[in-house]
Order: sequence, then structure tokens, then C-alpha cells
Amino acid sequence: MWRRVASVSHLTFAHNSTVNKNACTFKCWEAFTTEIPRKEKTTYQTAKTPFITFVLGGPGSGKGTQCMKIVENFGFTHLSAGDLLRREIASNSADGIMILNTIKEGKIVPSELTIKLIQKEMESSDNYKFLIDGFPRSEDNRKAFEQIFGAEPDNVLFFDCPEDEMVKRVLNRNQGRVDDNIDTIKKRLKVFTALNLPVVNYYLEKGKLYKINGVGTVDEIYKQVHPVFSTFNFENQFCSEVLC
Ligand SMILES: Nc1ncnc2c1ncn2[C@@H]1O[C@H](COP(=O)(O)OP(=O)(O)O)[C@@H](O)[C@H]1O
Ligand SMILES: Nc1ccn([C@H]2C[C@H](O)[C@@H](COP(=O)(O)OP(=O)(O)O)O2)c(=O)n1
Ligand SMILES: [Mg+2]
Repeated sequence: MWRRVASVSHLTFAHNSTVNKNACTFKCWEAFTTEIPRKEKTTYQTAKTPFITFVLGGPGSGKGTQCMKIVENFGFTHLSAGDLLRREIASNSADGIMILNTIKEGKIVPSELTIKLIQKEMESSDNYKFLIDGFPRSEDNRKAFEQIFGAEPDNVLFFDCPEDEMVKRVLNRNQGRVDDNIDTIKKRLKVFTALNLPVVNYYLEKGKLYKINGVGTVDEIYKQVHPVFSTFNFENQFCSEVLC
């Protein structure tokens, strides 16, 4: 089980991250069991720092589908930026109409708004492992995240899929989405090439990118994804001593 240790005035991300240490609030978590009396807890050694994976790829490349499998196997919390934005539209919030029109046009919603929704979910979660799916979709998204959270992701998945396959999948998706039509898809693919590929290249150069061949069955693709996480020891995902 996990217990919140403290809210800190900045994120306690990956130990090696180069971060703006005053940018954000977040929580540290510590393991506890009923067998260990509180006074014996070694907070500094048990607190967890968030583990963040960005999941990138064009529309229909299979991000959401593979995220579900990662959640099942590794206990991540899945935060789909698109789902959070659609929820905002459905809630009739003040920003809803603007978000709807932006999505219909295949464009990108202002970064601060999307980040606010992601941040809210993370802060109210008991988990420390997060898959952030469909984000960042632009260099502006990426830079704003870094500035607001004061950190970078631990790793980045990129589902590489040919356009004709993505179009086919999106047109067969059948989820009643306003952007799953041929006109919007064409716009989204242009936006993906122009705005998202620079983000992919950024993480490639940083050595954080795992490029996955997005063609094949769901299981074939997941076989490439699984080793990305199975080799990581999440037990060592501690907060730093200074922070907790
Ligand atoms: N490997 C695959 N082969 C065929 N169809 C797939 C595959 N992966 C996902 N799909 C289907 O394609 C559609 C888009 O997948 P989804 O996971 O929603 O992609 P994304 O989140 O990248 O847009 C869904 O209907 C999904 O069931
Ligand atoms: N970071 C993001 C993510 C999504 N959006 C908007 C624009 C996207 O076309 C829609 C849908 O995103 P979503 O990730 O659900 O789409 P796909 O799963 O890739 O088909 O939401 C955004 O503006 N900014
Ligand atoms: Mg998706």
C-alpha cells in the first residue's frame, strides 16, 4: 500500500532530470504495511517519485490500445490527453466549445489547458506510474510541460505506423468521435508531421525514445513494448532525501 508522505513545492521526478525545481507541486508516496509501526518507517528510503512515460504516435497508431496492456501488466495509470479533453467538452465547462472546435479542426488545444487537466489527474492519483498518452503533441506542449512540471519524462514510446494504416484504423474506430472522419484525419496527419515529429526527434536525440513498429497484431506490437518496462526496477523509484 502507499501513503502520501508530503506535498512538495516542486516535482520529484527522475533522479537525473534537469529541472526547474520551483515549478510545481506534487506528492511523495511511501510504502507501508500494517506490520510496520509508524515510528520504524524510513521515509527517505521508501518514498516514491513519479515515473512518467509519454506515449506518442499519429492518430490511430495504437497508443490507447497498447496503453491498456501496459496498465494491465505494470500497474500504470493511463492518462489520455484526448480523453481528458473530451471529458472537458462533455462537462460543458467554459473551455468546452473551444476544445470541441479545435479537435474538429484537427488542431492542438492550448498547452496550459491540457497540462492543467493532466496535472489535476496526477495530483489526485494514488499511483506514481503514469502513462501520458497523446502528449506532448507539439514542441509548445513539451516546453510548457517542462516549465510547469519542472521535469522531463523518464521515457517515451513512439508508435511508428504508416499513414494508410492509421487512416484505416481511425475510420474503423467506431467510438463516435467528432474527429474520426476523413477530412479531420487528413488535417490531423498534417499537424502530426509538422508538430509532433519534432517532439519525437527531440526525445530521440536525448536517448529517451523507444521507437515501436506499430504495424502488426496488438500482441505482436506489445511484444516490443513489454521489455521497455520489464527491465526497469520500479522498486528503486525513490524520492530524493532532501525532498521527503
Ligand atoms: N495493431 C492493431 N491492428 C489493428 N487495429 C488496431 C491495432 N491497434 C489498435 N487497433 C485499432 O485501431 C483503432 C485505433 O487504435 P487506438 O489505440 O485508439 O489508437 P490511437 O490512440 O493511437 O489513436 C482502434 O479501433 C483499435 O482497436
Ligand atoms: N496534447 C493534446 C492531445 C490531444 N489534443 C486534441 C487534438 C487531437 O487531435 C484530439 C484527440 O487526441 P487523441 O490523443 O484522443 O487522439 P488519437 O488517440 O491519437 O486518435 O485531442 C490536443 O489538442 N492536445
Ligand atoms: Mg488514443
